[in-house]
Amino acid sequence: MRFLVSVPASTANLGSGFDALGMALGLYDEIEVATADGLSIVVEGAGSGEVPLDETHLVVRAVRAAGYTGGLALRCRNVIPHARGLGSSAAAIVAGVAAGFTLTGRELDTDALQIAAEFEGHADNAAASLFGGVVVAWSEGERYRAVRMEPDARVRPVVLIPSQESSTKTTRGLLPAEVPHSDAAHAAGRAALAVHALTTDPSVLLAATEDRLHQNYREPAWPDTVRVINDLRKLGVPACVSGAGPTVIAFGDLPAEVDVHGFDVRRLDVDTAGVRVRPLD
Ligand SMILES: Nc1ncnc2c1ncn2[C@@H]1O[C@H](COP(=O)(O)OP(=O)(O)O)[C@@H](O)[C@H]1O
Ligand SMILES: N[C@@H](CCOP(=O)(O)O)C(=O)O
Repeated sequence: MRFLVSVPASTANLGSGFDALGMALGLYDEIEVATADGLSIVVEGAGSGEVPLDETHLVVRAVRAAGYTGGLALRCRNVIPHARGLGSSAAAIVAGVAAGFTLTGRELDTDALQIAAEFEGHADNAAASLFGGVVVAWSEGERYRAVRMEPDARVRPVVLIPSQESSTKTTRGLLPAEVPHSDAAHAAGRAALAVHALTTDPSVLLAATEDRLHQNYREPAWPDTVRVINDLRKLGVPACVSGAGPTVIAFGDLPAEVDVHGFDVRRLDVDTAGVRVRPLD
């Protein structure tokens, strides 16, 4: 059996929708999967020479979590940069779960989200990579859930990716155990508004992407990211940190006067399909 898994990157939080709001982006890792004797892994692109090439490889761990125990040959063509806040780990996990389901003859169902989200402890990126579009993810007890919404066609994301890496685990460690009630109330309103902005009325994205819940606490890990976000926002451009950073996600056109030196600026589509599996002969 041989097939190709194509999985989109994602941006999580989108301001104050911390651990809840996500959106899939048109930047794709591709993994060629074949049944084989033993385990072989080839990695091209992001993470080549860095990620393990054995059972501890994230894609393989997700394939195993999805129930496939047999031999495997993987060729990973990684385009999503690692540790930049574009959901590379969730994409790898979703690709592995999709491969595992395919190898065991299962349709992708709600268990796929559960298995994928358990790896990270939150489902925002995983739901976006799995379903595409805009997602709201949450948990009920131990069960992860998500709803998918259609993005408004006028949502035009642009990502500014610095060369510096930042681990999600590390910057989650910078967050306080508690926040003031006023900031929590602000976050609730802005996160709700962000759903409306992304699906119905992008003209309110500037207010919708304003954040008091996590960006300032994480600023010591990526001061240049916060500087660019503030410069863009002062000029009326909606901008916030993508996921746990350090990538900036902005919307619309970028004014020439903002200094984006050191950032790789890329305009991306919103992906609306989510993970895809295609048979190879
Ligand atoms: N395609 C992949 N294959 C194997 N491991 C991966 C892959 N993508 C990400 N990872 C692992 O996840 C780490 C990045 O995860 P994380 O800090 O959550 O950042 P990101 O925002 O990119 O998801 C990488 O350093 C690597 O260990
Ligand atoms: N809600 C999470 C999102 C992490 O996204 P990533 O792409 O940086 O892994 C968080 O903010 O920690």
